[in-house]
Amino acid sequence: MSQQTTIRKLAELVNTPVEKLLEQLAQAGMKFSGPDQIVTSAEKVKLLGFLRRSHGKEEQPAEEAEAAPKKITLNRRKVQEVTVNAGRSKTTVNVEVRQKRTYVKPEGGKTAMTPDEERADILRKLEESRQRNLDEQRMLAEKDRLRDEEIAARQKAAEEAERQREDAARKAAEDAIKAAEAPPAPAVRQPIIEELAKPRKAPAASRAAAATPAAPARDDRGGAAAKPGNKSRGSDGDGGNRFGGQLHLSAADRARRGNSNNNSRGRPGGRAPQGRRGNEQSRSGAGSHGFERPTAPVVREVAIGDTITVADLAQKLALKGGEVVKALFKMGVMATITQSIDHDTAALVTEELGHTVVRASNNDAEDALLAIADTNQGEAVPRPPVVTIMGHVDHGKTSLLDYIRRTKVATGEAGGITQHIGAYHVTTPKGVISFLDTPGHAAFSSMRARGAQLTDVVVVVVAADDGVMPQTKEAIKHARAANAPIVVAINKIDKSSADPMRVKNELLAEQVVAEDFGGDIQMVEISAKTGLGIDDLLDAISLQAELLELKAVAEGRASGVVIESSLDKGRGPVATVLVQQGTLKKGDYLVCGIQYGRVRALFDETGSQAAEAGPSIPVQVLGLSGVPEAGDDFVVVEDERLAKEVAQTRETKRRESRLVATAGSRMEDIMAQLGKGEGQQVLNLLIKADVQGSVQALSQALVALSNDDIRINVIHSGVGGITESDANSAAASKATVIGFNVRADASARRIIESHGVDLRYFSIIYDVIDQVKQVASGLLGVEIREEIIGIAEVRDVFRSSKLGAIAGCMVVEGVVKRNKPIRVLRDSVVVFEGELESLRRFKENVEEVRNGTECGIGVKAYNDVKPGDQIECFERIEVPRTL
Ligand SMILES: Nc1nc2c(ncn2[C@@H]2O[C@H](COP(=O)(O)OP(=O)(O)OP(=O)(O)O)[C@@H](O)[C@H]2O)c(=O)[nH]1
Repeated sequence: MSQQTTIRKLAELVNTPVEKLLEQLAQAGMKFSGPDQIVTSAEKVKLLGFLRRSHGKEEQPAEEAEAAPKKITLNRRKVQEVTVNAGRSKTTVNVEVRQKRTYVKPEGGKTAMTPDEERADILRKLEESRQRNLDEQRMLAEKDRLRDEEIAARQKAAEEAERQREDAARKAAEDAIKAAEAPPAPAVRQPIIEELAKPRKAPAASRAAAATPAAPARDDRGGAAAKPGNKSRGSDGDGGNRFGGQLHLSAADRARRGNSNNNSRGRPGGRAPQGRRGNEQSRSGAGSHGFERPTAPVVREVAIGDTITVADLAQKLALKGGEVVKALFKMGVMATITQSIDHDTAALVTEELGHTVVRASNNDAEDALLAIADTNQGEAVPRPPVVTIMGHVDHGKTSLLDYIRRTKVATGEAGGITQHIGAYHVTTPKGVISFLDTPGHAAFSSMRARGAQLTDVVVVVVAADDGVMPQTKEAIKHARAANAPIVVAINKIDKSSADPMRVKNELLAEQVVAEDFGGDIQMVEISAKTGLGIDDLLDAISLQAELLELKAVAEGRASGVVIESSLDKGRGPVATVLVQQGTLKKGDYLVCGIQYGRVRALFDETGSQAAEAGPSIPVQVLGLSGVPEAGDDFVVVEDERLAKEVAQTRETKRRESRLVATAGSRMEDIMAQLGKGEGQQVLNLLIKADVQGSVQALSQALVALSNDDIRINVIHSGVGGITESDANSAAASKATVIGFNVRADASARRIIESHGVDLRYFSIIYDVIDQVKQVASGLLGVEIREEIIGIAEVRDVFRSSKLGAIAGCMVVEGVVKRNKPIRVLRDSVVVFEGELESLRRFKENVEEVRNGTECGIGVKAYNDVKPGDQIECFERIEVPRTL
């Protein structure tokens, strides 16, 4: 205080008006003429003494006053932003922190306050504190008043907006009805503009009234009618209050959600979302923070088909899987999230959870597909015929197809190398003909499975030197069943022993009457070896096709059938499809059986890329999600989403129907049915064996086992490995496949697995008979089953004078064990059964070799192992029969 200062500065310093300070100075006996006059330290001390006196304190001497403890009181006000985390969202509030701190600096020999002074000091402090409290309360009361005013104003505005919206909606509806009679366009627009504009104006007025700028605009779109008493909203300055209210609100909502079944959707009648983001909330179901959830339960209408997985149901209900599992559990249903539940259970749990159910057709996606197909209808134009060649073994089917392909298929830029793609088309002077180069049975059995027509004309090949044989008859039967006209190719007429007349006569017995016998069946004498008569055969086919007047829509989206499919290491899933309608193009989205995808590339039979393929044209398709099955249909759809949806629905249905289909077809199931008085059971068998003798012996012996309870029916039997067509037939007729010294090839295994066909391998006739007999007599016992534990492929054969033939092998499946019995398979047929002499890896004898590993195998007492053979290692296990 030793510095000199002006009265004005001093007034500023002590926070007193200049006039008042001048007055106080005058009262203290110091005369000053204006605020800019200098005040000395002594004068300041004098003024202090006066002021003390006037406040009831004794004046202290100037020196004492100068030496009095210095006291500094600091008031600090700090406004902070605090982020509050609650529920799923967070918000930021302003918090004001007030701090007051008093520093007292004692000096040297400080004189202690007298008790009176202390009391006075305390009283003064109390008075100050009371005053402060009063001020604060007044301020808070003022804030509350402002907030209440604002809430009331906003509430009024919201109600007004709501009324206007309803009016507008009503008016719009009325106008729409009017518009249906006479179309006045702007009548509908007007209310919408009003609706958008008015709610904003109303809060603006209330904003002026309520001093706190609490952003009324943010509430106008929430469109909520706030209830009085919900004072949780309001200015941001009172964050704590607001949160408290919102938490309470949210808890109440939760309780309400749990207890009641308020069906109001969209706009609840009661408390509505009042948050800052009311608008977003209503769309997304979750606002910016947890307090702003929709205050009324959202009732969803879910479409449920015959079955649905718990996970899918949860997704439809927008719930967590666990919640649905829990609800099911409460109902006494134990289900995991991946498990399928039936419609009734799903409907019950859905209603339990407060939602409604509608019955969905499982064919929704298919219906969408059909709708697309319907729109596909354009003008039908003539299309090439699709021909299948069938006939008895060795009568020359392959030779005929080869000859046609070799000589007639246009060679492309790929250097004339024709590819085997299961089908091809040839151009003759009389038009294009498409040949299905698949085993005839496959074409028919997959067709039967789908109930669709694939082949237009069947060419039955009969060797002129051999005549009508069993498979000739079968081919005729297939053609008749499919309602496909027959053209007979009497082959091998180049042979001296050829007797075409005999063939025609024998065919007469099958009611296949040649034209020259007064019938309507074209018969052409050919030689697949020399090419004689082949052109005549093609002409005959073209003529037959003309009679059929085959037509298809060439424009628009393609649809057709899969003829062959495989998984190519480099190219992924490859499907050969036959287009039946429309035109298949590169880039098309298609659904193909249970697979879907976008056509990445198309290849024709010459191996060259094709831009498109029209009706009756076979083409290879790349770009599918997986390998479809032969016989699957394909349809081009608009987008990938629909393709995926249909494919997935089909997969689910196929899986379910497979479970249903396999039930009742297995031996065990039949045994289960036996003795239950449910009539005679039928056990369908498909028998394949290595030699004709075994086929006949097995068929006769097994059929003879039929009794009153069970009828054993051999649906098909034959020599050779189990093929895709066998597997298809077995799947179609729910037959058990018996492989006697033969094995299923890879494509057959795929079908067997996917259709759940019961396949059993045997090598002893007695075992087969015994097993079927046990089934037939309803006996339970121990079943000896052979389990193949490993397969090794022979890559090379080394001969050593000491060890004999050593097969250099690669184990391609499972594990090959040295002490287990083995069989040597050639072209899926067992050629030897015995045991291993040696099993080596790098000259070391080992006990077992696993999948993917090379090894050397010496077969005991068998030196005829050849590259390409398979060595199958198996074990016999006893399985107790179970019902
Ligand atoms: N001389 C003569 N031999 C033929 C003719 N066509 C086929 N062959 C022979 O008959 C045998 C069987 O012919 P494939 O074409 O394999 O008969 P396939 O009907 O396809 O027989 P699978 O495939 O076993 O059902 C082969 O040795 C052919 O060379 C022909 O027109 N003349």
